Amino acid sequence: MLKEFKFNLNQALSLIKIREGKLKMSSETIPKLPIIDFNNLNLEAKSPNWESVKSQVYKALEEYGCFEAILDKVPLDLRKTIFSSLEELFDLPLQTKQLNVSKKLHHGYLSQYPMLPLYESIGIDDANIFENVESLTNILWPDGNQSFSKTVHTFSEELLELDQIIRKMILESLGVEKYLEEHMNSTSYLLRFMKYKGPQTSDTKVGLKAHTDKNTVTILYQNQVEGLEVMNKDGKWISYKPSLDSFVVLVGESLHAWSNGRLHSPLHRVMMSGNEARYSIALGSIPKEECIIKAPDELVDDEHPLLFKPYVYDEFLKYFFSEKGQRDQFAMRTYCGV
Ligand SMILES: O=C(O)CCC(=O)C(=O)O
Ligand SMILES: [Fe+2]
Repeated sequence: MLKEFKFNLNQALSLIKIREGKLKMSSETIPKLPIIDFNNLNLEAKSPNWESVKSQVYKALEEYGCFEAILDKVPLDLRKTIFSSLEELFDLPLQTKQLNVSKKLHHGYLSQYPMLPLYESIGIDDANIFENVESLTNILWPDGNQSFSKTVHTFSEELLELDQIIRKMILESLGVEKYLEEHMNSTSYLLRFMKYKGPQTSDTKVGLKAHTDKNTVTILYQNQVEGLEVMNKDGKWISYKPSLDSFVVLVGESLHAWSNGRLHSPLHRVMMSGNEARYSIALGSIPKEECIIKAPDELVDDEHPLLFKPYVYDEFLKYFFSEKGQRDQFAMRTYCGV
């Protein structure tokens, strides 16, 4: 009896060891995005931990072009209600959603792409300006929808503050903070809502194909349905595990060019499986149409020769969305590479 017990105990212990080993091995081998704690930081008063967060941000963006920002400053009820607003929005009839048109390429309502059957998206230019949100709301809900406008506007303001903190940290890290005002004034903001239908199968299907963002910085927030993947410099896809406290920050190619290649702009994609829909929100800082993207002279030297000729953002986008540009994996290098 005693012998049997001993045997079972030993067996159990070795099983636990194997389990632990596996867990350890898996957490060591599965690459993760860097995680940076942004709590207690604000733009106005420099917080004591500003320098430490700044250096984490710079390192992460150099190496991954991406990180997970932990931020509980955005009120929890807002972080939850934003998803009810998204569901309400995407539940509108197709014809209503199609009323959201934009003069700008890919800023309006997008859906029914044959190659991306799970994807649909709606954009609002400068959603930090309340009137912009309100005018879209009034188009979609002619009887008004105050709670939608308020939620979306407040949420955009929170994301915008995070964008500005991150860009200030980047310019300080690069030693070019004298350009901060000019740099901030050179961009506007686009808020986009995305819905990816669950493909109703356990097989993995493409929600959004691999791409780099063309804008300056993108901040993403999403519901609990996984799907976002970011490629690291070793060519491995890193899956992002969503949480209510976490926001994903990505460097776009404009910032890659402006930093003369110091910051990486990563490939990312959305892969879907199962039945549940994934809702996500993206705030992108975007170079204004006429803006010329040119790396500051301070960032060009013998060790860092100029990588891209100065270019007009909108002209590059025209090339990128052309038939040739869409087939060109290195569109920016083709368009303005030195
Ligand atoms: O839905 C997401 O999380 C990613 C969206 C994205 O990468 C994009 O819109 O550029
Ligand atoms: Fe993207």
